[in-house]
Amino acid sequence: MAMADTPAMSMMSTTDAMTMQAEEPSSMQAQIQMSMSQISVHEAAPRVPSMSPSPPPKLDLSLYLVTSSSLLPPGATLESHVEAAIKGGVTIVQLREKTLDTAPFIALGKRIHAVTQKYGVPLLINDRIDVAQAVGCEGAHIGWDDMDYDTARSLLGPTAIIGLSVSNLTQASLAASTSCNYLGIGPVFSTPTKPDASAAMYPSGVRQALELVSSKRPDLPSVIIGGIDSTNLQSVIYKSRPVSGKSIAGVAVVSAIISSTEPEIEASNLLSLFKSPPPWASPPPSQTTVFTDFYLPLILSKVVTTIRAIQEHKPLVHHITNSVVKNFSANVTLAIGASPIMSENSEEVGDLANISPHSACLLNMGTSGTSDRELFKRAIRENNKSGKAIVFDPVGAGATSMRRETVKWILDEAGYIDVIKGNEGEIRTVAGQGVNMKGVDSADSGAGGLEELVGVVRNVAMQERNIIIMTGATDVLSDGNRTVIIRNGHPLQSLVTGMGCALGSVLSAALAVGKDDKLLSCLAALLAYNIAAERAAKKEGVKGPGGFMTAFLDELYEIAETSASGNGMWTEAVKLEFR
Ligand SMILES: Nc1ncnc2c1ncn2[C@@H]1O[C@H](COP(=O)(O)OP(=O)(O)OP(=O)(O)O)[C@@H](O)[C@H]1O
Ligand SMILES: Cc1ncsc1CCO
Repeated sequence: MAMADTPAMSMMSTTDAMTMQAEEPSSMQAQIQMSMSQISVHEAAPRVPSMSPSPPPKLDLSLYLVTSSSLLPPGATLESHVEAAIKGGVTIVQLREKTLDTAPFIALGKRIHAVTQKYGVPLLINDRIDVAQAVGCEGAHIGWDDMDYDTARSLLGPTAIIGLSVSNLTQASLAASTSCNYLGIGPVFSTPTKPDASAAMYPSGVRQALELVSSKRPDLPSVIIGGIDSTNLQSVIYKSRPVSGKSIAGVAVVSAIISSTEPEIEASNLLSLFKSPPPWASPPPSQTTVFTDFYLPLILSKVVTTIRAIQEHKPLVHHITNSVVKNFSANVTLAIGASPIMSENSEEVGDLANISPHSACLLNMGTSGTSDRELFKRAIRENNKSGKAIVFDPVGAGATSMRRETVKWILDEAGYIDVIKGNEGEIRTVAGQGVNMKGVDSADSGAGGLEELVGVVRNVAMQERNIIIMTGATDVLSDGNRTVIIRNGHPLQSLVTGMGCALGSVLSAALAVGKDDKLLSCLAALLAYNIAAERAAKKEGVKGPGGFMTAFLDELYEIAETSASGNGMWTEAVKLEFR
């Protein structure tokens, strides 16, 4: 739809402003289709100023620009930057100028308002209600050190847009009890543009705030702010989605647009990332995604198909793994029919993520330190961008504070992880439980019983919006909705170092060829791996871990080979329970 339909926006009438309500992108899309005479402020198409007056737009928070003149690139003016950003897709602007005196602030506000009005985009003033009144713009955004909401509302009147900052759950609760128009939740990450900001909330904190707000004021839209850019936008949105209630209505950015030398392109890119599903999101569930005993034959047939697909596509598994297990992991990868590459070279992670349509990346923190964080982050971001699965093995997570902090950093800040696999001590640490692991071996042994383990695994999967696998004598696999208990495997597995690490290689290979149902791909990998172990332990001549290790490689290879020819007899050994 041509943006020429966008109306000029002036100070709105009471009725106009009463119609302003933020909407979820999907319902807004539907509305756009309903009537060509209605206004679309959702399209990424270039904007042109409107010529004729028409009704005001709905409050669209999709891409919310917060200004900060000090961050402009040399030679740029705020007016030209804001205009370019609006052409690129910015849907609302907040003028935030902390150091300007009143008169120049009002003058700048009037100049920026002239720009925003041309495109029908609301302008809000940060903190200064007096400046908002003098400029005659559409509203203000206030924090907790500023004027209180009721006073701001009485000064600006019922038609103004007023947004409130929320940095913690107490503020979320208080803000949701006002009649404000939207919330700005953050900082999501700590950011140099606001050094005095509250502590970073991370996607998990945003999700809790959204859940609280949804329960108190389901109609109240929220934007997130703080350290959001094109490399993390989709993972933050995905991971902060509440289990029940409304997702965020928009993303607020400062430096990503203001510091850019190409604000129009940057805004357009950010808006299209906001509107598109992330490359790692699973497609809508199909019938086989229902996991019950009734579907067992269908599930097992899919398991065999997945192992067969590994043979067919020979996916690349990029390992960033520990020095103890590299050789064994490479051999396990070959035995299942995939192709391993071991590389910790940061410069090539992008190429490796894009080299083949069938690839995945395994991150194992067995012998890594904090200095490897940037490598991990780059690998996660590159694979996220190309929609390739990432398997994370938080080896020894509960053993030292360095490992605990690295796990927390990876989950909070690095990006989206498709699968986290670990033993009980490691997964309990991921769940935030204070586990003291002695080293890389699991600390607990089902002390709370199987159902308690199932609860831990399911809760972490729900929180992280991914797949969690807890290994041990019994394995638990869950995506938060579907949970599978796998009783296959052999005690000799715990006597071979890296048996858990190399399971990560097979999981990665399966995910590289089976993206449509990641839980099913993980199940295929776990079953092939543990049934191979059972068969190996029974082999003549296997007296202990040494013989077992070689026999295991042979059995894994045989399972892969027979599956490639369509023979799934090996799955008769499965010992599964569904929850
Ligand atoms: N006692 C057991 N009985 C059956 N299977 C087991 C047993 N112990 C481990 N396994 C299997 O071995 C594999 C590795 O699991 P484990 O929990 O030992 O990993 P880990 O502690 O991460 O190993 P590592 O750190 O040495 O790589 C899994 O497939 C699991 O099912
Ligand atoms: C023994 C060991 N130490 C660090 S990683 C590793 C391999 C098994 O996890």
